[in-house]
Amino acid sequence: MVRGRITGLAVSDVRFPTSLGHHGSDAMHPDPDYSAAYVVIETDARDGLKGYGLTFTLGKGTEVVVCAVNALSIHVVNKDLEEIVSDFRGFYRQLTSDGQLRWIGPEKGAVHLATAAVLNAVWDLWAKQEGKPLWKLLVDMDPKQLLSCIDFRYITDALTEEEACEILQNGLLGKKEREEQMLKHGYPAYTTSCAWLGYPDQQLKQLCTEALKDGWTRFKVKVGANLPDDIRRCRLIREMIGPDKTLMLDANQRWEVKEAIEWVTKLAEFKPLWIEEPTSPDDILGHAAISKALAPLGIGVATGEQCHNRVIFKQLLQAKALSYLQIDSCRLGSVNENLSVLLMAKKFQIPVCPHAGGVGLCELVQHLIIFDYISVSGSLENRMCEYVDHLHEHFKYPAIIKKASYVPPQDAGYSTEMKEESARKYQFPQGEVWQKILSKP
Ligand SMILES: C[C@H](O)[C@@H](O)CC(=O)C(=O)O
Ligand SMILES: [Mg+2]
Repeated sequence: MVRGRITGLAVSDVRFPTSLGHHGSDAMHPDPDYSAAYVVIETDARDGLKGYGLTFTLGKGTEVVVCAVNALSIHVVNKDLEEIVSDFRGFYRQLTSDGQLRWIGPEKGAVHLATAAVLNAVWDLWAKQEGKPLWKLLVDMDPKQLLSCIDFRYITDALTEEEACEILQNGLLGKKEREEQMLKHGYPAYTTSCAWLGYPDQQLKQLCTEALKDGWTRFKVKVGANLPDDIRRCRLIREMIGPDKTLMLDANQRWEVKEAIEWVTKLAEFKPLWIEEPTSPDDILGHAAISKALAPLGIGVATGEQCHNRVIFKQLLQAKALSYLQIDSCRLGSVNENLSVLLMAKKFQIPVCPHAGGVGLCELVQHLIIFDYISVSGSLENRMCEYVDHLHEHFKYPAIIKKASYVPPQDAGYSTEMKEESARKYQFPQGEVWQKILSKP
């Protein structure tokens, strides 16, 4: 039973100094400090439950997203939770279509990241009030209720509400068995944490050795800054993992279209499954050209972590520009917008392999992909969810990996809640961790 009027929304700037160890580094982001605009919403319900939400940032600029969250709060505070979730499509539309705020979007950039943070908090609170992990809340909803959370504006030329309904109806078949399977075996994952671009070869070797011992079979390597370095690093990893394990490459938007094709062709001998973000995330036709050129080499294109919204995903699908679709729990407008993308991916028969390289992203996106398997895609073929082994210790309900698979969360909510002490210590710039760093000459 959903209850309470939202009485407060607080947002803070939480930053982890990951750049000090080159964690998360890639060809375009050499020094990320994994950060979050972190939202807490409270209600007047007597249960004392709070909703926690976040969106992922890289350090600088988190303060801009914090501002945008504050600008959105007028649409949230004083609303009844029941009123929100009974017309979630309307509420999503209200947040994303404010007649003035939309000018600094629409549905993109800082204001859309802020929308994600706010709505993630709402979903967390809803799931907590229902006493279910978010994936289970979604799995237990009937198709009509799921559809009522989705804004179909701008995508009906690719997916109508009727088609989405049919997909969800078909997904009812075998749902119970798939849920049991998830609970028993978990959702398959791959690791990116061995091969960030700033890691020296020695560290890469050591992490890869440990990952192999832990049972990992799928590895992603950062590339794109320097071809001889890429060749050396890919050779090193491929030799360590052997011919049968899976290797993926990620260029984080470094190349021109032609350059991407030439560069990846030179890395083809290492048999990568995909090249991720070869060029600008906005260049749909560029991705299509790269996909076409690399298909004969057996290399697919993956993208999505910096796709602004469902409209870009729609066009990528329509243009046959990608072979692997990477949803992101904190860049799209929360669960609501991700639902529409999962349904479009199903219609276009493109496997979803979520992005999770950031703080909190593994915690959140595991819910979406477990739901996807149980209720939408019904398939694990060519599918896996990213895992990075950083900063989980700061979360109250951290993601759990067993045998290189995500174990479905059992605690109620969206796994978004940080430990109070972590959120305080890492608050920027006043938290004690930053005070220490910033006081150094
Ligand atoms: C800056 C982030 O760490 C980015 O490199 C993550 C990413 O591209 C991925 O996980 O994929
Ligand atoms: Mg990536």
